[in-house]
Amino acid sequence: MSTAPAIRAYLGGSFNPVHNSHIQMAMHVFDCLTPIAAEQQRVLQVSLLPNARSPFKEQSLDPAHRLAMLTLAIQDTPLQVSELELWQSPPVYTIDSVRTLRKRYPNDSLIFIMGMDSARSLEQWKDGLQLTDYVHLWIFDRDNNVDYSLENNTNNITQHLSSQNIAHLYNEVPAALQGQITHTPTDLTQPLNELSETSQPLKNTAQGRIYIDPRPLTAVSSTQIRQQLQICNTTTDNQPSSVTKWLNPTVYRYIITHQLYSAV
Ligand SMILES: Nc1ncnc2c1ncn2[C@@H]1O[C@H](COP(=O)(O)OP(=O)(O)OP(=O)(O)O)[C@@H](O)[C@H]1O
Ligand SMILES: O=C(O)c1ccc[n+]([C@@H]2O[C@H](COP(=O)([O-])O)[C@@H](O)[C@H]2O)c1
Repeated sequence: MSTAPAIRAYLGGSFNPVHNSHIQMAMHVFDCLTPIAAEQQRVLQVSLLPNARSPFKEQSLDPAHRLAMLTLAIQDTPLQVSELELWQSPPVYTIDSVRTLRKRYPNDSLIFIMGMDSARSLEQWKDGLQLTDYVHLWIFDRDNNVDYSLENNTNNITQHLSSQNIAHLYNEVPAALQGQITHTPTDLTQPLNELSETSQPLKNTAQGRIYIDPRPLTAVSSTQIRQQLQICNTTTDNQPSSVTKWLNPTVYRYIITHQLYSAV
């Protein structure tokens, strides 16, 4: 068994419901880190981390339903689901979770994954600027989302990715964190294993690094899916709605079977 520090990445979210962009983000991180983990003989774990309820949201769907949909969405993938936050009394704060994870895995490389809309709001999170005392951040652009259902999109996406200037994205991260931005995700796999000796025993002496990933993802949000499902319910048109292109088919079937989101 490998004794080298593991690499553990977590995509935090409400997953209400989990959609294709969530899986794309987690899978992209997994695919990027796989060769590094293999070369260094390190365990790699990429998990979806559903919150009991986001501090920014007033309500959420029953955690049991969200967990069931996540379990369906990750079948046939190497991804995992962490229930660390799911059964706590809401709101659950990310800073508390990353402290717990750092305590649990003092020597491992820990990465928290988020979209740029979340990153922009970090100053409003509880101790949001302190997250990088415990974890690295992997941030995906959200304004660059594309419609993956369009024909010939592969070439367009590749061209788009190579031609765009991503420097403007750096300014979207809170100013206090911009000095921690790195251009390579490999930096996020450096174990931060020099623990502080005195005042903050969980805290690493090194600051986490921040990687901004310009990769376009599917243009979708859970809000959009909930809205579309509600429209389907309130119209006589009972055709399978456009949401099917954003959801794993088993998740869509689960939503229909359990009549979720009909009264959102
Ligand atoms: N299409 C997307 N592109 C980039 N990041 C995304 C995308 N969808 C979700 N994320 C990110 O994934 C994380 C978890 O998202 P969350 O579960 O809140 O989904 P959401 O689609 O933003 O939901 P809602 O519309 O209910 O707010 C957040 O950090 C969010 O920024
Ligand atoms: O800790 C906070 O103060 C905080 C405030 C807003 C959001 N978050 C986390 O950010 C992730 C995405 O949240 P949301 O609101 O998009 O569902 C999820 O893991 C939340 O727990 C965390």
